[in-house]
Amino acid sequence: MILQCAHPGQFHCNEYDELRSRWLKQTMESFIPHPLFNLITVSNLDGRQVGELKPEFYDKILVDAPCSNDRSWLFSSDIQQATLRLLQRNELSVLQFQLLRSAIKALRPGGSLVYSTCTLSKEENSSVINLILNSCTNVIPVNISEIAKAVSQEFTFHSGTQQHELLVLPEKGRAWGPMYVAKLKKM
Ligand SMILES: C[S@@+](CC[C@H](N)C(=O)[O-])C[C@H]1O[C@@H](n2cnc3c(N)ncnc32)[C@H](O)[C@@H]1O
Repeated sequence: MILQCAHPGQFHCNEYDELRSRWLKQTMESFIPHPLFNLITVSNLDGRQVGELKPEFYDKILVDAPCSNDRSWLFSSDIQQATLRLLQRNELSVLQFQLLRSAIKALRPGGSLVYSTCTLSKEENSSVINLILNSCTNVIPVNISEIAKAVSQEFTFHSGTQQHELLVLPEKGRAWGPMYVAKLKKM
């Protein structure tokens, strides 16, 4: 989860897993010039608590959600791993919904939220976003279809998505996809 706040300028990255959180901090330190580093905080909270801890605090939030990560097994023949991933889908969509609810709570009115996954699963992508749009009256979809036009040479997009979402399809031999992105705004 990346949370950004304009006033006071602050960039907050959250990763629940302690080891991954440490890696994240090291990566940030190696890429970001030292004088800017004091604007950045890295935490390892359960993202579902962020809304309660920092209500209406951030201007922009990216929820790069835990998901069934299709790429790891899509091009492999590991049937066991694929079966396990499929079984996890129900549980993951509940967690994804809870992370999004928390992120919406942490957003200032007028703030924007991007949700991303690396799965093709409709249950973890559009269905989670539709559930949010149907249950949070203070959230509206943002049209991002122009982005797809601008990068149509580089990526292959699924044609069946709505204007507030994009789904990059994976291609053998290429390093990207699947990647799902949806953008919402808090009123
Ligand atoms: C798709 S990965 C994000 C990877 C990250 N953008 C990066 O480049 O390292 C999803 C991450 O969510 C973390 N996660 C799982 N459950 C979480 C929770 N309840 N709160 C916060 N993060 C969680 C996982 O440990 C995993 O690293």
